[in-house]
Amino acid sequence: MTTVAEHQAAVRALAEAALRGAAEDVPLGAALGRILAADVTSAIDLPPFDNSQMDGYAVRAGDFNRLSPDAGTGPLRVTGHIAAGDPITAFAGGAAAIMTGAPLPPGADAVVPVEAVGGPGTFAAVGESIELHEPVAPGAFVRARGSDLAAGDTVLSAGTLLGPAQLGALAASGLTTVAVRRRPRVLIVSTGAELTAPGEPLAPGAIYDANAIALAAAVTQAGGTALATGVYSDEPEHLRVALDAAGPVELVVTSGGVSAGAHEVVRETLGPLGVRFGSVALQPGGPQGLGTIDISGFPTPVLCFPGNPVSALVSFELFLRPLLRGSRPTTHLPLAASVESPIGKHQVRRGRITTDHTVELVGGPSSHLLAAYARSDALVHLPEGVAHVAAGEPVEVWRIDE
Ligand SMILES: Nc1nc2c(c(=O)[nH]1)N[C@H]1C(S)=C(S)[C@@H](COP(=O)(O)OP(=O)(O)OC[C@H]3O[C@@H](n4cnc5c(N)ncnc54)[C@H](O)[C@@H]3O)O[C@H]1N2
Ligand code: MOO
Repeated sequence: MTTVAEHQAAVRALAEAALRGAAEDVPLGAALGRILAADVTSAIDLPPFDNSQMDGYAVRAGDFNRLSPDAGTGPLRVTGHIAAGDPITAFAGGAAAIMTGAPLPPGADAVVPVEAVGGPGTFAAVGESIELHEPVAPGAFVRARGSDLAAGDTVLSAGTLLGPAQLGALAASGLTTVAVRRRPRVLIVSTGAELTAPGEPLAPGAIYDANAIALAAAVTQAGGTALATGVYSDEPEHLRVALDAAGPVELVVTSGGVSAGAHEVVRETLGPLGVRFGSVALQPGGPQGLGTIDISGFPTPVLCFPGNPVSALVSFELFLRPLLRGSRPTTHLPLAASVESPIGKHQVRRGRITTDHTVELVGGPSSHLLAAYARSDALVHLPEGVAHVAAGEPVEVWRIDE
């Protein structure tokens, strides 16, 4: 029996290169959720020029500080009015009314918020005077050129997942397109003679196929392109035909047909092609297969997950998602109630994070409890070697509610 870590390493060695994918340029508006293919540097400083952080007056700090604190600045003549978007113009001395985001005139070195002089929105006209009574520090309320990012600096590194802030930072650097990794195409094949497509009448002894949609959704959420198909049969010939009909993909994931029964269609079809089947010390998700098969003339990695729906999804979380999207957010939380776990296996339980920051288990350990999984927002890890965890003891928790 292999350990979870060993199987994770084997899956990585098998599929990582195929899943990484070539780069493609996409418009920023289409890049949400994509993974950056290369480091991006900014061609410009951010901000591109010194500018005001407040609506107020641009001044020279020294004009105040030269005088005694009691005297303040004395009257400062208002010499300009600068709005955001105005061109950069030299400071003419005194005080220049300046708006948030407007360029600081070279020669001024601080901004006094308008509230310190009059009311909000009440500005003295050019030619009038204002008086300041509090000292002004050089640099006060000035956003210095390049203080967020200098030209030539890396905005984001290759491998970054592009979310709202990342896309905003790229746009602020003036980019319109970005090089992202191609979405890997993943063919999902659920197998089993008992399966029926949702929407069809359910014959006695049959069940609806939950894994095709669940695994396809998991792949999509993790940034891949899922192509799902059902081979609702235990005949190797039917699976072979389905695989032969598939177009090129970066990975095949099967569910079902891998354990010790008399009709294990995946094992019987792919075993002779060199796919290895074995047991991982994981529950649920024990029976696993992996190898390389020919799809549309290309050697293509294949992962064979067990058919129980919770086993299939847990297999995805432990073995495939890390390659597509990286690790889930991980935390350690006290367990709400004590639990037993098989000492020789890494058990993954489904749980819910409570408002008092503990984690409570949802449903039992069995791998058919998909509805309980659906009410969960966390996976709870009880590693190999652990037989009992007392209430209040911390456990590793992955958040799955993204
Ligand atoms: N004698 C043994 N029996 C079993 C063992 C074992 O070691 N010795 N392992 C058990 C474990 S653990 C698992 S997990 C399952 C794995 O079985 P398979 O991968 O061969 O999967 P199936 O037999 O095809 O299905 C298992 C279970 O899941 C249901 N299923 C399958 N596909 C779907 C689907 N797409 N949607 C919803 N439900 C699905 C299927 O009807 C079965 O109930 O083997 C145990 N047995
Ligand atoms: O290893 Mo199986 O996945 O528990 O039911």
